[in-house]
Amino acid sequence: MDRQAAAADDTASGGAERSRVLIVTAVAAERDAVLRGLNGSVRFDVIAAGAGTAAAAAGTAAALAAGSYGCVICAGIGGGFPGRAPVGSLVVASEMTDAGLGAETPEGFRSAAELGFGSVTVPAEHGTVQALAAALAAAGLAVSTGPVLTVSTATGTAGTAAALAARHPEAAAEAMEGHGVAVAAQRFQIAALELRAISNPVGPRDRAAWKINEALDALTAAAAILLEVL
Ligand SMILES: O=C(O)c1cccc(C(=O)CC[C@H]2O[C@@H](n3cnc4c(=O)[nH]cnc43)[C@H](O)[C@@H]2O)c1
Repeated sequence: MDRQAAAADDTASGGAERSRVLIVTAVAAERDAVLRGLNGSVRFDVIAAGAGTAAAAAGTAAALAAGSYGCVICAGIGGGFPGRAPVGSLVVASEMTDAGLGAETPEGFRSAAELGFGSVTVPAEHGTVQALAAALAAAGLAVSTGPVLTVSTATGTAGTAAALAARHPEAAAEAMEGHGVAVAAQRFQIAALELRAISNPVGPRDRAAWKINEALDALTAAAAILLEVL
């Protein structure tokens, strides 16, 4: 079934055969980019819950309490780690990790997990991550998989970028909501994914150089593929 047919099928059937999907973005521009790609499919609900992990978790939990969903996706733009996720490409998270939850010690940062007061990572279901990444690649989109870090402060210096990369050598991207969405989904025993379209490199801040429109276009293209995979 091609993409338009898949959307039409969902629209006509009310999505009765397959479970509903909740997509959570931070801001309205991201929500609208996703909606453009979904082409009117009624099987997907897309909300802009606000920036940051608290808003994302609260918005996700409220939506999951009000509706019935089989899967939750945190989607939006993000920063890509150089050499792993170039600007304009997509990242499907293998895990959603809170990179800031922990404590500074004389020996350096220690995560909450290392300190024994909680997990900082929610893994994504491996088969779904691989299937989505393969479908995105088959559609001609540049895509990588790897941990996506949830941060409260967007990285703005080479030093912070290097420190994060040293602590998370596999990390592909950073953003501000994924771990919050994933923790809320976990509470409801629902699978979570994170999909990021890269607008900027993780590194010295140069906001004027962020390719937001390119990233939003990539997000739209990726949303069209979600129709086929989920
Ligand atoms: O100004 C705009 O037109 C505009 C359009 C869409 C999105 C934005 C945002 O600023 C979204 C904020 C959202 O983006 C994520 N993000 C993007 N890059 C990074 C980064 O390098 N480090 C951390 N987060 C990043 C993040 O999830 C924010 O919530 C603006």
